[in-house]
Amino acid sequence: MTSNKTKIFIDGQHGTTGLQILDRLKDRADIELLELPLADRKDLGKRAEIARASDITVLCLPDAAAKELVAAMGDSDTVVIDASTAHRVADGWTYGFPELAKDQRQKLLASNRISNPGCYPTGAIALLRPLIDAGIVRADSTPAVFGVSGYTGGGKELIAVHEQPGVEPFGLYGLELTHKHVPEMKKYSGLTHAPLFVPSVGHYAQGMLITIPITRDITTKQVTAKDVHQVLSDYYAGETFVPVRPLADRAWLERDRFLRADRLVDTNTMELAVYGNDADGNVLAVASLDNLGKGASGAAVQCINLKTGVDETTGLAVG
Ligand SMILES: NC(=O)C1=CN([C@@H]2O[C@H](COP(=O)(O)OP(=O)(O)OC[C@H]3O[C@@H](n4cnc5c(N)ncnc54)[C@H](OP(=O)(O)O)[C@@H]3O)[C@@H](O)[C@H]2O)C=CC1
Ligand SMILES: CC(=O)N[C@@H](CCC(=O)OP(=O)(O)O)C(=O)O
Repeated sequence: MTSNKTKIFIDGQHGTTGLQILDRLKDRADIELLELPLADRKDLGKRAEIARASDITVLCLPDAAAKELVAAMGDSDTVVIDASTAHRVADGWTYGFPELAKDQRQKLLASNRISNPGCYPTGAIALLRPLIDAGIVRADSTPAVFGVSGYTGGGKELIAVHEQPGVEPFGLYGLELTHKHVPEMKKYSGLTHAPLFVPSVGHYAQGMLITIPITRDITTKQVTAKDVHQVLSDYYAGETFVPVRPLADRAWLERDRFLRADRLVDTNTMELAVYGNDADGNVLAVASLDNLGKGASGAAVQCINLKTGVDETTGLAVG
């Protein structure tokens, strides 16, 4: 008897992102997980064979390993969801961010090559795209994007570093201003010029914040925090995973002052918020998410749900 379960292969299932996807899928009655013996996990021929036999293959691999697997799969009609950076701005791939635009879900439904956003771009694009589409931020401006991530964002290698004593409590990196996330931030925000992006890592495991100043040097006209908040609220109205906090919200601040970077850990939710000082004409837009949730594994499961026709938010059968 053939099963009508969706066959899913997670290539890299023992890594940080892969394990979390596995965890989210392992008890699902509608899914059959295909696995390779541990010893074969880097055997390209066997990986390609099981990937071709699957309905959906999720790549949780370094870029080079993702590219080699995709090449080895040829024109297989298996749906590939790539969590790596390898195909995010590549032709023939659809960006796995259902909330990106009104027609994005249709595009994803029609595509069998899906490239999921990087964790920092998920926040940056979510903030910039609506403001550029609304004509508030100039498409030819250079927004400054600052991000802080927990160390799981750097996968097994960075986790091992942070498990040693003496590691820096907080560090800026990407100071060459050529971080691998810049091309996708530019493309999907609708910018004609690369944004200035500075990431950082804190000595905590999971969760991230992305902040973008919406200052007069990047806007088309004088705007208030209320204007920015309205655009974001309208854009994401009805989107379960992208709630917009009330304008200048203080309710989510720790001790009425501190926005924790780890508040959405283990969820697929990304919260957006807007603060401002109207007297000076300065506005700050903020995104809060889990780098391993909406920034990686949660986003992959959301795309799996979309492709398999179950409820995107619960993974349960619709109707
Ligand atoms: N961590 C995060 O927050 C995010 C990660 N991503 C992306 O997801 C991908 C996976 O990242 P992450 O899970 O953090 O990384 P990890 O280093 O934790 O895991 C990578 C996995 O890939 C396996 N692997 C490495 N080379 C090969 C190969 N040639 N063939 C098969 N398997 C291989 C590793 O196996 P082994 O350990 O045995 O070598 C490991 O299980 C990366 O592209 C990353 O950039 C995307 C968004 C966020
Ligand atoms: C904290 C940390 O090191 N983060 C990673 C990005 C994590 C991520 O989103 O990776 P991909 O774009 O490869 O999918 C980095 O900056 O390289």
